[in-house]
Amino acid sequence: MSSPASAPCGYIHRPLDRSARVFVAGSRGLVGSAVCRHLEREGFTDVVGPGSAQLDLRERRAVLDWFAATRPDVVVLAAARVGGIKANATRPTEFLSDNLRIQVNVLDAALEQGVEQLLFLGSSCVYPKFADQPIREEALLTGALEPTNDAYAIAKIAGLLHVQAVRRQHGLPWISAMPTNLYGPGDNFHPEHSHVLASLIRRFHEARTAGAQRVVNWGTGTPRREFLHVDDLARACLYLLEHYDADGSVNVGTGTDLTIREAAELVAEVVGYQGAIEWDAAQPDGTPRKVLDVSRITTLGWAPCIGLREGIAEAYAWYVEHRRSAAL
Ligand SMILES: NC(=O)C1=CN([C@@H]2O[C@H](COP(=O)(O)OP(=O)(O)OC[C@H]3O[C@@H](n4cnc5c(N)ncnc54)[C@H](OP(=O)(O)O)[C@@H]3O)[C@@H](O)[C@H]2O)C=CC1
Ligand SMILES: C[C@H]1O[C@H](OP(=O)(O)OP(=O)(O)OC[C@H]2O[C@@H](n3cnc4c(=O)[nH]c(N)nc43)[C@H](O)[C@@H]2O)[C@@H](O)[C@@H](O)C1=O
Repeated sequence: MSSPASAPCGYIHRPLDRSARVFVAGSRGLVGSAVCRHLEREGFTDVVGPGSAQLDLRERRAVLDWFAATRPDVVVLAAARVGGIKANATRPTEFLSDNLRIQVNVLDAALEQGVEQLLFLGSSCVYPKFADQPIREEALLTGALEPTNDAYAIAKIAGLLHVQAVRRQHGLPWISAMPTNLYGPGDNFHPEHSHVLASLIRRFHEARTAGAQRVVNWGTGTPRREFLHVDDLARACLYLLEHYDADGSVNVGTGTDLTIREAAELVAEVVGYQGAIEWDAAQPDGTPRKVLDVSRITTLGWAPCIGLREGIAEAYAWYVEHRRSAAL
């Protein structure tokens, strides 16, 4: 990445010590596993990331004790209850309660241990349903949320404000990023709870292998979405930890979007499905559009590099290889 010509707001150059102990919360998930892969490629030698079976981040005492015993130098908070539109719309209690508890426990424990650097991952769903497009970071809290994921969004907004509160009150250089819709190896391919690209990959693969002549997707296909490969996000996470220190969150995306119908046609082409593609308008569409304004991270000197077609092909290859073992 080239360093920006004139140092933009929040720009710093603070390379991380490759021997620093980095806690990747959510290390087994889509984002966490990509962050761990990237840190390993970058030469980090002390990356720790217990899964939820070893450390349930909803359990406050266990989290405080783990931090006191492990004393990480850096934390990437990529642990959360996460799911697509139907999971969010049908389980708002868990999406609010689990995520608030995970965030409060990890952030409180990190403060108690004086963790110097922390990156909190929010989501593009924090922005108002009808925010001006592309969505700037300043649009936060300027309008009503999308009802299908308002519980999750409120939890994420609470996390963002928690990070800002620690910055103001304790002066720690913690930061927040707002990623757009993600996809890639290690995604959740559950037929009901997954995000759209993963769900389409599974649906078209199963249809092709079964010789089906039609598939039915959710909604009208008309909403627009922006998709960022998770390996690009992982690079952005380290880049922000080493080049950004300011109160404001940073959108992370491609700055381009397409309709769900266009995405479905692209997935069908990659998977090799040639039957009919139909739409069930009784299923929720969600936000009509949420493409991010990525000028802040672009000015900081970062840009994505994995194209959508190439990325979907890689995600599909991972799904085919892992679909049996991971009981996807
Ligand atoms: N996927 C997307 O499109 C987007 C994701 N994000 C954000 O990125 C982050 C990661 O999401 P993603 O990787 O997609 O999600 P995944 O569901 O793939 O991974 C979530 C991770 O969180 C861990 N986790 C969940 N609950 C607990 C718990 N109680 N205790 C400990 N660990 C827990 C899981 O651990 P285990 O596997 O061990 O159970 C898992 O590793 C989240 O903050 C999400 O909001 C933001 C924008 C878009
Ligand atoms: C990242 C962001 O992701 C979530 O928001 P979302 O972008 O609306 O979520 P989604 O990826 O599940 O759906 C995108 C669109 O796709 C259409 N769609 C068609 N067919 C399928 C389908 O088979 N599965 C899914 N999930 N959607 C489908 C669906 O009707 C909708 O129009 C937040 O909950 C929250 O998790 C969040 O932060």
